[in-house]
Amino acid sequence: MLAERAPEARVFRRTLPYLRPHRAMLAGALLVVLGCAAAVAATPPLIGRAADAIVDRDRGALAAAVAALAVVAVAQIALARWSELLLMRAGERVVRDLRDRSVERLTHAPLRFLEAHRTGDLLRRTTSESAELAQFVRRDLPNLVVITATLLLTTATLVVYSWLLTLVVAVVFVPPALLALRGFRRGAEEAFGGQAAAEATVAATLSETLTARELLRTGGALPGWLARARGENRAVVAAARRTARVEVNIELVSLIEGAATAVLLGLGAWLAAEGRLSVGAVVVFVLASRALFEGLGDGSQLIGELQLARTGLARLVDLLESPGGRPITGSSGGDGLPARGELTVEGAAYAYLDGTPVLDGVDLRFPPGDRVAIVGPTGSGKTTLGKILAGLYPPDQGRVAYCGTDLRELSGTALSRLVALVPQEVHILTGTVADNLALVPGGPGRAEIAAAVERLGLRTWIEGLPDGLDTPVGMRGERLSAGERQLIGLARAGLIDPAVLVLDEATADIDPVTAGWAERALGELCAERTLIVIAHRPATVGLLARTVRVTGGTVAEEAATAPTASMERP
Ligand SMILES: Nc1ncnc2c1ncn2[C@@H]1O[C@H](COP(=O)(O)OP(=O)(O)OP(=O)(O)O)[C@@H](O)[C@H]1O
Repeated sequence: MLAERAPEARVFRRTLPYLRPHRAMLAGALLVVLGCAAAVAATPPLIGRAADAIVDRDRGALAAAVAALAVVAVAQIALARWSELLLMRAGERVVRDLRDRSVERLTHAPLRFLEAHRTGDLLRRTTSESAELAQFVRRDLPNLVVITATLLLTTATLVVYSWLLTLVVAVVFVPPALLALRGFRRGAEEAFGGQAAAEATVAATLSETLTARELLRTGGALPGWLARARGENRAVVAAARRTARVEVNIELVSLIEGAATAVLLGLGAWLAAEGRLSVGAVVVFVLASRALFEGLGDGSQLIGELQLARTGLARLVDLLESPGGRPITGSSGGDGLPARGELTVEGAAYAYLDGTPVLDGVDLRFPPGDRVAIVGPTGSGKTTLGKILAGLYPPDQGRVAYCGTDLRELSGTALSRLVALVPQEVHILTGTVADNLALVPGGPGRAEIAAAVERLGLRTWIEGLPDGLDTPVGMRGERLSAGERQLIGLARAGLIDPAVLVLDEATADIDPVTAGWAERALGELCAERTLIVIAHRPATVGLLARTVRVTGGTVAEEAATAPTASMERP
């Protein structure tokens, strides 16, 4: 389970493996950044030389200094632009890579893992947090190089021009500036981390508001939900205020910088008057010391930005490294497995939460062509059993096997060809009926879809739709009734032609006409195939050959029921 605030220990080191594939490009870009920092550091000594040339009325030296300044300025602009381009490209590549990895992680993650997290939280980790890493590459990493290089080069410049003034800066001004920065850093960790977590909570709630809109409007839960959302929103504002308060500390550094400039100017003027320092050296000193304080100020800003990046990166790396993100499917293509065969469950146990098993010690056999109803009270674990049978939930103990092969060994495609699940809530994507029917392995064409519809006796239903197979289903299928969604699920199963079909019957009321179509399609589908129906309607139970009852996490066979003609094999 991923924590809202991911562990941040050694997060930058944990990020390095994701940057490694792009190290050549990053190293090149950072080298250019270093050149740019050197050009910046060379500016004060050149201005100082120009100042001395003016004082000495040396035109030649002035012209040389001005020409050198122009060259340095042009080089600085060119290098800055070049490094920007390189870093942008490197950042985009890193993000592309990470998005690919995140999508792969999420699509392979066990359902238990996905269900345990709020959609908004996972979305934020894969989008905003990936962008955070791009920012880190594009902005924070070069800033780190520039600031470190500037601090080193300007300190060297200061020592070379006047060790006495350097001592004053180092003893009188640097310690209070460092103290202010330390205060900022301490507050920043809490404030920036808290702000990122509060924003993630709001994003997760917004996303849930959209998915739960019907419940919120009809279920009377809206006032409570709005109060909760307002509370979370207030928490974001409070967190942002805390961040702003912490940032005020940076102003302290600016204050110290101003005082240092004034003192250095006075002291420098006195030393120059005494003839112990040239005017140029004083100019260099004032400019370099300003650069030093600016470097310290930028450094403190950077600490805040790195903190934000650290929080985001920790959440992203947490997702990429999570054990819950390990793929559930194997690699076997199922070659050699017969198209029809026996499905067995051996000692299967499953728990959503540690220590509270929903199913325990389940043993079942489904010979080829079996037709079984699974019944039991609400919440007894029927749907869970259906997902275990279809290989969607690998059992915590025991196994589910097709002709002796554990479903975990099969690749996703091989598994879905052998065992298909039509869930209670058939998942529909925005698009047309045909688009949704094509969402099966192999991506069937129009002719195959039409043939399957015909075979399952669904042609009349399709022809009754405004545009037949091209009828738009609305956002996530909102224009379809619960029964029609199950018809789409059944038609998808017909296109897959699986050995075992697990149908989790819709609990919502289905009108008699749609129920008739569903029953007919099911009758066609169960030919030679194993059919396991999680039956919510007594009428369905009567149509199947045997009944398995789920109670208290265990299963038991019930007395045989005589199947009616409509579900008999043709
Ligand atoms: N994603 C989940 N996370 C935690 N617990 C879950 C989850 N899904 C189901 N459960 C719990 O597992 C138990 C079995 O649920 P399941 O949906 O399998 O029952 P069911 O027999 O199919 O119920 P129904 O007849 O209402 O569809 C229930 O107590 C339910 O609360």
